[in-house]
Amino acid sequence: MDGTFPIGARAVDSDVTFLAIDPSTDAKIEPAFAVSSEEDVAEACKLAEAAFDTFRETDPETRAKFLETIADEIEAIHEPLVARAIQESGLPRPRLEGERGRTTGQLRLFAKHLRAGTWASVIIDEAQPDRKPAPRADLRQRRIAVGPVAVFGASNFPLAFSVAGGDTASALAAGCPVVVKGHPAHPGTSVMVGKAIQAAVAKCGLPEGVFSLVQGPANELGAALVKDARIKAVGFTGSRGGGLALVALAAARAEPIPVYAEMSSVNPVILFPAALAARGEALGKAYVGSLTMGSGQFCTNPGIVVAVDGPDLDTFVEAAAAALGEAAPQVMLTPGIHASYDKGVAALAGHDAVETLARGTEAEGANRGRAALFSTTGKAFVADPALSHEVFGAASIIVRCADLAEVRQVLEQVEGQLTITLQIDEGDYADAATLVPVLERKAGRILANGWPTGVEVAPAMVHGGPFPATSDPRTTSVGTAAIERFLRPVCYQDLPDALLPKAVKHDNPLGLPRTEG
Ligand SMILES: NC(=O)C1=CN([C@@H]2O[C@H](COP(=O)(O)OP(=O)(O)OC[C@H]3O[C@@H](n4cnc5c(N)ncnc54)[C@H](O)[C@@H]3O)[C@@H](O)[C@H]2O)C=CC1
Ligand SMILES: O=C(O)CCC(=O)C(=O)O
Repeated sequence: MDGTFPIGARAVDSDVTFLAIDPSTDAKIEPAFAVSSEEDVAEACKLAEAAFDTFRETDPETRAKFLETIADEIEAIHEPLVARAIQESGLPRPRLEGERGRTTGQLRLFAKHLRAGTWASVIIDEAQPDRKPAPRADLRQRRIAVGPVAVFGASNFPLAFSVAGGDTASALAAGCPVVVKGHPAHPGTSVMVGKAIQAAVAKCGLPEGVFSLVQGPANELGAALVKDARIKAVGFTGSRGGGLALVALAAARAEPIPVYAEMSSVNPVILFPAALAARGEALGKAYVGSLTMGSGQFCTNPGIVVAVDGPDLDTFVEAAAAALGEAAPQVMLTPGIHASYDKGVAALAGHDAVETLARGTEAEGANRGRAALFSTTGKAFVADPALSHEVFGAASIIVRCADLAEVRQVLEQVEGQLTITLQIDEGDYADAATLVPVLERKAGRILANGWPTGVEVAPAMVHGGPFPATSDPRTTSVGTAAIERFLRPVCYQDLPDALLPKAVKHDNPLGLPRTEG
């Protein structure tokens, strides 16, 4: 691997470089990677703009084959890619093997979606020349790509939410050229995937500006990308502060643009009485499994458990505390993420109204995250909004409520969420039904008798939700519906067939499904 990064068809080098850090040892890892300059950002955006009109009008089949070629190119480097991602993220091999599969599976799912054609949302309202009192014009609607998209790779999914992750796959599927700002924690992984996409662009004979990658440790680089007038939308997964900074930058542009930022979520789990009575112990163990997976570094991590207090909740708490007490510390993604986790845990541990129930085992070594389990009362939780803020990592708080009304108060208190989980048995359905309207207001996904971590990549998935889970609750960043973020409708009124794009021509040459008005 060399230290260059792909801008269009070129491999760009620089005298200014940075190194990745192996979080398991804090050691720097070779090779040094070129730091992108603001000129590189401008060049990537210029090429993206130049590619836009050609790329967005490629047939769906061409883009489907392109996405499949990217998947093939990534599969071809599977072993070195996974090895590098392990070094740069500290995540274990099975997790990264799975994530590689999810990444290529996602690209292929978008290829299938492109071929199905529903994404173009073609609506034809035929002319009604004889309509009284006035004739109706011929109206034809389709959706086109919004323009070049900036994508910010996430630290916690170096493959599936990074350079060729969901945001890139959905933007390319829509016909938008993409400029990725790689996450500085995994530059080698980013460059390998970036070059795989670059190779796919060349193999498919597409304009070079369809894809570029810029990277470096400074936030200013990402800011320059968002401020570039040629960028028309932004996809981001990361911290609340980072997401909000990008939203502010995008809103302050001469031409404001949408930012689809997935930020922070504590994913409440509600334990209902019948479920608790039937399987409190098993639930306690399963909860700790979901909480500690990947050192808790999931935005879907169950950070809050809410239940009515009583002996059945005690059973759950005892089982959870015992399981968590045996949880081995795991390497966290970066020294910064580890430090911020320790700070968040210390703040909870030092809170007057919070009891520390258990900590995971201690271990030697850099950046090890020690799991933490806390409890508080419904009253204390409602009194202090800070208790409902995300601590990114394997920390969670159990909220003991006096009754169902207090459970409702707690849920009303929490901010917008990616997920809310119900542990319910049949005897709980009546109580749960009264809460459903609250849950719908609060979350993008409501699930029963499962755990929120591990998002299925599927057409019906919603990985989104009200602020601060995301900056725009109308969409999803996972699943085929994610393409909608990067499309906009255009209506063609009375245009002669010769001028109409293929998607809405009278004889429907692309065979796209149509709604007739
Ligand atoms: N909820 C979630 O899904 C996730 C939350 N996090 C949270 O984020 C914290 C830091 O982790 P990171 O992954 O590094 O997230 P981050 O938000 O600090 O950085 C993500 C990306 O955004 C860029 N960025 C951040 N602030 C910016 C600004 N003001 N202007 C321009 N670009 C900016 C960074 O350079 C990086 O490329 C974690 O401790 C955790 O609290 C991290 C990953 C996922
Ligand atoms: O749980 C998952 O599979 C996805 C989580 C996620 O989107 C994130 O942590 O950023």
